[in-house]
Amino acid sequence: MATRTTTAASGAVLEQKQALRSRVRRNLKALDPIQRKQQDEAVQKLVLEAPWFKSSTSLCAYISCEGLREVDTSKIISSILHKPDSACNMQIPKTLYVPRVEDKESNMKLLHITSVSELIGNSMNILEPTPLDNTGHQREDVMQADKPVDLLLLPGLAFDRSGRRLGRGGGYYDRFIKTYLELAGKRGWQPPLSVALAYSTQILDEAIPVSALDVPVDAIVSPSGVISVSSIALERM
Ligand SMILES: Nc1nc2c(c(=O)[nH]1)N(C=O)[C@@H](CNc1ccc(C(=O)N[C@@H](CCC(=O)O)C(=O)O)cc1)CN2
Ligand SMILES: Nc1ncnc2c1ncn2[C@@H]1O[C@H](COP(=O)(O)OP(=O)(O)OP(=O)(O)O)[C@@H](O)[C@H]1O
Repeated sequence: MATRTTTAASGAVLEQKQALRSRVRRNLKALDPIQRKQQDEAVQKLVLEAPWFKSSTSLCAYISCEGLREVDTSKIISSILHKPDSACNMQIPKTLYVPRVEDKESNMKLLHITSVSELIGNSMNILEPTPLDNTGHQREDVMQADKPVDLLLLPGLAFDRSGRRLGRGGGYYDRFIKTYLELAGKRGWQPPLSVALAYSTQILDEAIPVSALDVPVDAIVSPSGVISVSSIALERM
């Protein structure tokens, strides 16, 4: 009986998520391109000027996809990959890992890159790192890194003000974050700060339907500012 109740509840959540995804996708498609560009600039400026971004040394970030109407990350990515030089870029050197979908079982790796030239388009038109670097070596997987990631910059379709996140339905990020948090726990590392980037229309007043497997974010950056949700966010932001 308990199992049947749970299954029915998950079915309802699934349906609610699909309906919400359709609505948000429609709203994103309807966004005026000029306003969208302004929002891209505003969100990236907030991130680039934030102390928690400036002080980060190891990050996972997504490579934004125009077709999916994701908040642009190109300026953030360029800033991370720009070689520090005493004259104009005083930033702390940062190690960057970006997503690569490995299989249809929703497994995603976050692989180390040092330049955007190491990315190629996949079947979904998302830029991803090649598995081998230009010297023929396997790229470092963040799960093998000997140093903790301090910041995750996440995509998503919709968010609420309690940090609930609706993704595109693959479960890629939920699985990755769960596994990474387990690894960090085993190694005695602080968990990374997870920050989602969103257009204003992606922040909903209503609660996002979630299941037990959905991992909430610590904070959301939208053009209106930073919404800090978790105790980790309140401590570190
Ligand atoms: N830039 C970026 N990279 C990413 C993700 C992401 O959300 N954004 N992912 C995060 O998981 C993984 C890829 N997962 C994806 C899942 C769905 C779709 C997609 O095209 N979905 C369509 C609908 C497809 C359908 O249901 O028919 C869409 O959302 O419009 C793309 C990527 C890894 N890399
Ligand atoms: N940690 C996990 N282990 C196993 N299955 C999972 C896990 N997290 C999510 N899933 C499954 O993946 C599927 C998609 O989940 P969901 O709809 O929450 O994805 P999403 O949050 O929209 O996607 P993403 O995390 O890629 O942004 C569901 O069937 C869900 O049960």
